[in-house]
Amino acid sequence: MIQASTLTKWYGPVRAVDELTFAIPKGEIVGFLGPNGAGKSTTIRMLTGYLPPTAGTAAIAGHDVLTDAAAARRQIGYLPESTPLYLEMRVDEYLHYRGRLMGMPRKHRRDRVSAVCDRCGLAHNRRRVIGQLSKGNRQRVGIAQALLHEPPVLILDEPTAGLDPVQIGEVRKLIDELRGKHTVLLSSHILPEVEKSADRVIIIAGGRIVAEGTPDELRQKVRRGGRIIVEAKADAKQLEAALKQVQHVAGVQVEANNGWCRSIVTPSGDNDVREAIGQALVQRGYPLREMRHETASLEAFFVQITAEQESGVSGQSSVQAEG
Ligand SMILES: Nc1ncnc2c1ncn2[C@@H]1O[C@H](COP(=O)(O)OP(=O)(O)OP(=O)(O)O)[C@@H](O)[C@H]1O
Repeated sequence: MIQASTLTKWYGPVRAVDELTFAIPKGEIVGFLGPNGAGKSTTIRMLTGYLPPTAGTAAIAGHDVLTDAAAARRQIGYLPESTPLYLEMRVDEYLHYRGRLMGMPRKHRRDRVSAVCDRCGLAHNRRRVIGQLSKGNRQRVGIAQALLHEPPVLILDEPTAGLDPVQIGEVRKLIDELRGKHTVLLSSHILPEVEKSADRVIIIAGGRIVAEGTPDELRQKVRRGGRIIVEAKADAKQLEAALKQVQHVAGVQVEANNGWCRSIVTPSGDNDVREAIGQALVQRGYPLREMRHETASLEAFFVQITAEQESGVSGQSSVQAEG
């Protein structure tokens, strides 16, 4: 339903989006995540036809966003990062105005304005002036205008930015209700906000995809990494040497405390080194008090991979979750 192929955007010397390729099938809700400046808004503006790509192509429901722009746009409901609402207008006036701009006939427009007000929890506020609404309700108006022409694709740029936790929960609930009826691309720089709603997450940093998968796949990826905490009774130096000899151990830190040593072991890649550590300790006769696998949260994983990408440590494919 949404297809991007080697989509690239340069702003003068700045490469904001770098050969982005992804496909979002019909009915899927996809979280588009990345830190500030990652290239999310630029990508979204190219997908919605507001910004021409420097290279690459994008298509919505098979319509190229450049060569078949009008047809592509008809398929999309778009909530920009800052919705250009007319603050002096009443909610229903504004929605009628948007419907007129889209060429909707009056009767159909009336039905659709009522339907989106109901859908977005605005029925009791539809005669209120937009400028007097809370930020959360203004965001509902933005989503209502995006839904007005019943587009199969919804593109929401940071829909929860600037909202309080209660309002974030309400917007999330609204997005959940769109499940199955629309294909949704939802951008955010905060992982927990999209983790619950999204069927799949695409994480970008520096204009490139650095990880992609369902939230569960990404969580599994995190579980396979992590560190092993080992507490054993041994001489610190000897223990460190023994642990370093274990296959697939990339790093060891040992701290001695009252005859016991607490070690933090970092495995290389996805390797599970616990069994080999156990054997190494038994062979040397070191009493073991504790061994546990400490995993990072998905949030920490997100922070780590986006930071790595920005400092040029990680390659693009190294953190792709298996599909
Ligand atoms: N009009 C512009 N001219 C020059 N550089 C730009 C322009 N718009 C964005 N950029 C740069 O392109 C990069 C990507 O910006 P973009 O706004 O797409 O990121 P983002 O992920 O949406 O970030 P944010 O969450 O802060 O909006 C950044 O380095 C930004 O400074």
